Amino acid sequence: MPRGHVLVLDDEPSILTTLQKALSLEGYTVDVAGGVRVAEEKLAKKSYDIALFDVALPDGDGVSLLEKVRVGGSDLPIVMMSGHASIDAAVRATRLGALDFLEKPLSTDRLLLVLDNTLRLVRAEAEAKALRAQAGQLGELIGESRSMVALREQIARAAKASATVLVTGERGTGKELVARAIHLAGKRVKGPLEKMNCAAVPSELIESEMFGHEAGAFTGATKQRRGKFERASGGTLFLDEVGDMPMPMQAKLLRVLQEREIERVGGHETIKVDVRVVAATNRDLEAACQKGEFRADLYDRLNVVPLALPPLRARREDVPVLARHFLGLAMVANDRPGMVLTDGAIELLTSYGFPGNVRELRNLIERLVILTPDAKIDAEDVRVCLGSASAGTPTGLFRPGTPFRVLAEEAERRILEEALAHHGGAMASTARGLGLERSHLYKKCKALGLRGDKAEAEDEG
Ligand SMILES: Nc1ncnc2c1ncn2[C@@H]1O[C@H](COP(=O)(O)OP(=O)(O)OP(=O)(O)O)[C@@H](O)[C@H]1O
Repeated sequence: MPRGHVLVLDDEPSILTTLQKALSLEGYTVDVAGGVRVAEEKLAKKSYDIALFDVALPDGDGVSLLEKVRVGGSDLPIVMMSGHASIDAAVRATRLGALDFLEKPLSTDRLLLVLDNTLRLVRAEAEAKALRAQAGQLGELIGESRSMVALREQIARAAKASATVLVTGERGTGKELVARAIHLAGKRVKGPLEKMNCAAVPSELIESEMFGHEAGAFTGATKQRRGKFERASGGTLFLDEVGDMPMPMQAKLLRVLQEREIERVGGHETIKVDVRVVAATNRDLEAACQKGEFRADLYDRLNVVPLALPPLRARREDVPVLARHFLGLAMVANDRPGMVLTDGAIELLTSYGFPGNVRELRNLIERLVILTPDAKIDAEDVRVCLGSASAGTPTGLFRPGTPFRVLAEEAERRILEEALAHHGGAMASTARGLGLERSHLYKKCKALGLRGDKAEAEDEG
């Protein structure tokens, strides 16, 4: 692995040659530019880890280029070097966020030290930022039901290996939390955790998002860009909503999982990637395979370690502990200490179906903390909040970027599940209740991977 990509801008060929040699020997990949224009072209095409700018150049000056880079929104680490820089230039460069100002003639040892320290600092900051973001979202996987206890054990076991994991469960059951837990509990914790939502990326961009692209690979690809697989190298790639990945991409994903190497779009170089994949979906992938909407060979590749998250209504005993956990978080976030949920409130929450699962419970508690005037949240407050939630316009079904087909299927599944539960699983009365032909209901249930428990008994009768 190269230590970093460096761009050196200087108009003296002897300096460029010396620096290129010295830095390459230390493991850096070095590009050189003899003037501002060439440097700008290189910066536009490639991503660098650090740049060295001379101040006085024949076609401009390094400090103005530094300013241009900053105005363009880039926080590329830049070190200035100069033989006869004015104090003014040094002050301006420092204000613009130059990391150091080196006097010429350069001491190679000092330069290497500055580069090494700078890259170390930048990487440590990026890592700390990523960890902070992860920790903020991580929380803990709360729940003492048998299924949650078993799940935590499975996660601990899965985290030790590097095999691909497929997390399944309805929306809001905690699939992303599980993916994070696997990453954080495993040996890849020091590596990155990258997430990609396969349903949210337009199908024409999904390949470049996964594998990256070279400059000029397609209209709009002005700069080389690394894809999710490359960025996740050494760490974990979380492929959310993998069941909604378009067919042509499924073939490409399968190949990467088999070969463990990628090619950027528009590129010819084969790049090895060392990535652990954790995929998640709320679709019944077996049913999707049968319908020809998902490749069975990819399903087998992903499903090496399957982790199934039960819906919250199937582990109601977790509701009180989750509710109290979210209450604690919401009190801190909304600066409302001392709030409590009465026994009646907990009882009502536990009996509710939560079609939106843990996410719905979390949002409901947050609303209760904001809207309840007293410190005590009782059953009536919960009832009012549940009522207003279902009467309000947002259904919780819409998710930006998710195709209509996927959302409509989810809505149908929820309606049928609730209707079947209401009619005790009996297909005939469910069909009657919904005003559907029984055969139509059968077909729908089969397509959505649902089963009415009393179907056979009723059919026979
Ligand atoms: N067991 C749990 N303990 C604590 N918090 C949880 C638990 N399960 C889910 N949550 C919280 O519920 C919310 C939804 O979880 P998450 O985003 O992981 O669900 P998901 O299954 O990935 O949803 P989707 O399918 O809609 O992407 C998050 O805020 C998460 O922190």
